[in-house]
Amino acid sequence: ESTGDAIIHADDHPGDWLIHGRTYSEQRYSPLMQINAKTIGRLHLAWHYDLDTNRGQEATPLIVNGIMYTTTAWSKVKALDAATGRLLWAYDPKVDGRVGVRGCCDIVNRGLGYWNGRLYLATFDNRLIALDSKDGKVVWSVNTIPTDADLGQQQAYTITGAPRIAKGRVLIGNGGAEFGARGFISAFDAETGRLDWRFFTVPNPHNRPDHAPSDTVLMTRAYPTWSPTGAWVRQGGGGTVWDSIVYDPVTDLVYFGAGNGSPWSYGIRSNGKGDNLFLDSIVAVKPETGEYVWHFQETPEDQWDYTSTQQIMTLDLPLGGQMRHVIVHAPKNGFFYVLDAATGEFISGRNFVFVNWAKGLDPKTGRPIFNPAAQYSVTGKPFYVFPGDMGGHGIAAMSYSPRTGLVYLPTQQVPDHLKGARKFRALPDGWNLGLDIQPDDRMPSTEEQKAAVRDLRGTLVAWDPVSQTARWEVVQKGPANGGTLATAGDLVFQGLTDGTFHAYDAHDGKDLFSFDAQSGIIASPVSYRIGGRQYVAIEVGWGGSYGLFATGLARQETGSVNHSRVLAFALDGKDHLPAVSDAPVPSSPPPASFVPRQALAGSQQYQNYCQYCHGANVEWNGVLPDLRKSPAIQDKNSFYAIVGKGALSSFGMDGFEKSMKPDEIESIRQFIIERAHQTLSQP
Ligand SMILES: O=C(O)c1cc(C(=O)O)c2c(n1)C(=O)C(=O)c1cc(C(=O)O)[nH]c1-2
Ligand SMILES: [Ca+2]
Repeated sequence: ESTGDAIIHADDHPGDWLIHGRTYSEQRYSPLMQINAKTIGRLHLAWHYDLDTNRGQEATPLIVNGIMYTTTAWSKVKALDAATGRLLWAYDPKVDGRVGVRGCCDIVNRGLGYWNGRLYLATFDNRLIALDSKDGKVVWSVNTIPTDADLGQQQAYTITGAPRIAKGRVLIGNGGAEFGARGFISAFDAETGRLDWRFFTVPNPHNRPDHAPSDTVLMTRAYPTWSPTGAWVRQGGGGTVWDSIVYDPVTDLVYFGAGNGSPWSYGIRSNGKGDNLFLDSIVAVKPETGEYVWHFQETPEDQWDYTSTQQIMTLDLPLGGQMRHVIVHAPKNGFFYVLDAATGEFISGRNFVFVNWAKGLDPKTGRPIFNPAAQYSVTGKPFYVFPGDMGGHGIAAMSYSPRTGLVYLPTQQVPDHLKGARKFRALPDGWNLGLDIQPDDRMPSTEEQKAAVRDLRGTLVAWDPVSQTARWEVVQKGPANGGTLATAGDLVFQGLTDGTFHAYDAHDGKDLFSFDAQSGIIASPVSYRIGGRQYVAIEVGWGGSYGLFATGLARQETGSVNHSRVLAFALDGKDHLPAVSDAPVPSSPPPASFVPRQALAGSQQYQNYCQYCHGANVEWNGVLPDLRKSPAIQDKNSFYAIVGKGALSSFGMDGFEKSMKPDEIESIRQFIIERAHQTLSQP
């Protein structure tokens, strides 16, 4: 049986997990039921495997014939005996550490594709690699970024997503819209690695053909929705396809989610004009050719990083007295959408978290009814927006149980203070959002920041997609929790940022099982069976966008240090984790003094170049080294060797000499010393 048929008939192979969302529908429902509410008392750790990268771990493992194939941070592959956790082989694509600084949200990888004996890996440095699943030997490798296409001047492409494979084609997109990128999705022949087609999500800046199947629709329908003189022409416009791609065997269409605008500021990107297609849209194309079929734009005029890249799921739902084949989607913008899968027709939409950027959706078209005050990049006035850029729902997978008819949705509330910049100057190596970034070396305990921390929230919601209401909700300690798995044992499994792994009753959310995983979890679990025994497995490892950025007050709510592992649970499991001590490493005190004026200037450089990996306000994020305690801040030249010249580039820290002058780099050192003085003596 070919892999494509096996995926379509996944319920005939309940022991396997052959594709990212288990089936092409991406419902993440396992028909296994040995682990259930009655047996859960016997659920224990069966094995653990220590990973060699203590960074954010986001992969969904695949299980094929008793072997677990998974990826880790830095796009590394591990093949494990899925019954014991024994390593069978490993593959390291040796991603150049210098590209670490080109990702917005950690050097994560969400997993592999499997097809007829081969594995498909997309790497952080944009390669698509076919591996022999027997031994991890490379079969072919291609660069997914076209060298001859018109992609804008600010290109910072990376890949974090898992390839999906349908009809012999490997589908993959990429990230980069926070820096500057023009989005697209490519289809490669699984056998040979030859490009089949490429669909761009944003018009060509000169409205010229790209010789791609997207040409006609972009030139006739999308281009008129952009201002021809906006900054998008140089910045690529965004619309990156950095996560969800789904093939639907029922409609024979490929759906993919396009991301946010680049730069974020709609005022700067498109002079505040037009809907900016296909930003924040689901687009449907033909699998063989990439020919456009339909699109549905969830967030026109995007200026909030409201990507529509979140998991696309297909379902059959009883609606208005008939069964309809639909897409359900919970993108960052906070609305739960039900769309007709064949046509993209809007069926219903309802907010699943508190939102204030829109007053609701037009009941006929699904178009948002904007709150004019939320259009900060047009009004020139700051706005405190819900959801923030993390979204009401982010990277964490949702799941659906046909037994309960509920979608198990990890939601969050992480509001954003947004203020548009008046002038825009693109930084070659920095974030390019078009936001107003002022020097600011205040303590992180300003009232504004405290209020934002009070507003942090994370919940697991059981959402009824027919009535568009929450059936039950579990309030968790904070945002950025992991994805969910629903099982026929009527359990919902989920790992949390507080480092615990849970099984909830699918009917009422009762917490039936909790395990101390020793590190925050942001990945999504899977279930499989070997020799009559059901396992539930999860990758553990704190990181990702919230994991790196959230520090200080926000981190106290959640977060933990990173001990990266794969964990597998089964009834009567006999393994246990070694005790860990997170006692702080003794460190030398920071230099005795700093120059306040320089430190203030450095705060701005820090916001431009450093905060999204090293954390807000230089407080420790638990993943990367604590800069306040770094020996490198003792000495100007040592600091310059790292931050200017890239002495630590093999760890993912490139040098910024091209982007910053020596005195700007020194100002960052002064700022870090100031922050060390302000914060390290605190409890
Ligand atoms: O616009 C983009 O190109 C892009 C890419 C990625 C990515 O590739 O991980 C993320 C985002 N945006 C993003 O907005 C976001 O919130 C996010 C979270 C994460 C993560 O892995 O934790 N990645 C990304
Ligand atoms: Ca983004």
